[in-house]
Amino acid sequence: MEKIKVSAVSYTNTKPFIYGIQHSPVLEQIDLSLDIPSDCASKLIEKQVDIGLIPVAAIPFVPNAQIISSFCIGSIGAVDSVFIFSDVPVEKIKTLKLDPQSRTSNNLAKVLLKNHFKVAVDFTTDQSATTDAMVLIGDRTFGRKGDFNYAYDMGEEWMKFTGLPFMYAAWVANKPLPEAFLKEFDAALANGIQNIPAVITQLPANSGIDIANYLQYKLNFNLTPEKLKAKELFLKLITEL
Ligand SMILES: C=C(O[C@@H]1C=C(C(=O)O)C=C[C@H]1O)C(=O)O
Repeated sequence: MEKIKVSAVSYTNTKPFIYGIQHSPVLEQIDLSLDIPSDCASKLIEKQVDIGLIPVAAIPFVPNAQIISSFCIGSIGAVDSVFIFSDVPVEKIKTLKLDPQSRTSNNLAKVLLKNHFKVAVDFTTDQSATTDAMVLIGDRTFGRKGDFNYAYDMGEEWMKFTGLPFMYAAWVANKPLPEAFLKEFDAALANGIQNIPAVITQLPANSGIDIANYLQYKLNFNLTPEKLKAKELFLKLITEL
């Protein structure tokens, strides 16, 4: 049987899922690649893969998108790896550099700056530009908070704005897949989430962040009705930008 191609995020936040997949017979049925989130999205959109752990902001661009798992990358309040880092207080931000690896958090920054902080900001993707502030996500944020005058955790700010948790990335397929496979795949992910303490022991200590606290208490992997509600609201607010 031809293998099912899967693109998952290459950051620490996805290690529990990778652990689950690697400890499951489902591993034999898939061809797994680890990519930055923006590439997970483009691979799924361009049909280079069948399943992607993709930024929720990219879901509307995937033909026949179907969320296929009861797990996601989410947080209930502060996440500790999705930031607006700024030299000035948020109300003084005039220019902001987006993160080329992100799709969700770039849009989340735009949504929060407009609707929550109520500031008009010019955005750039030019990484050599000098700006007041920047979006940064994933492992590259570890240990960076102290490098900036202000660090706004976007999971925390979204919670203040909406009272909701947030879903950054979801497991999405671009075509119908066998029920039995999907069941086994979700069981593998569940097993990874249940074994986060074992995942932690396999990871190198990172001086910039408490990895155990990050994986166990900051990230929240359950795709709950509240997170789906947040996704719907977020996607609607993006269309109004
Ligand atoms: C919590 C995170 O969630 C992520 C943020 C994403 C985005 O902004 O597009 C996509 C996938 C996730 O890795 C993170 O990367 O720190």
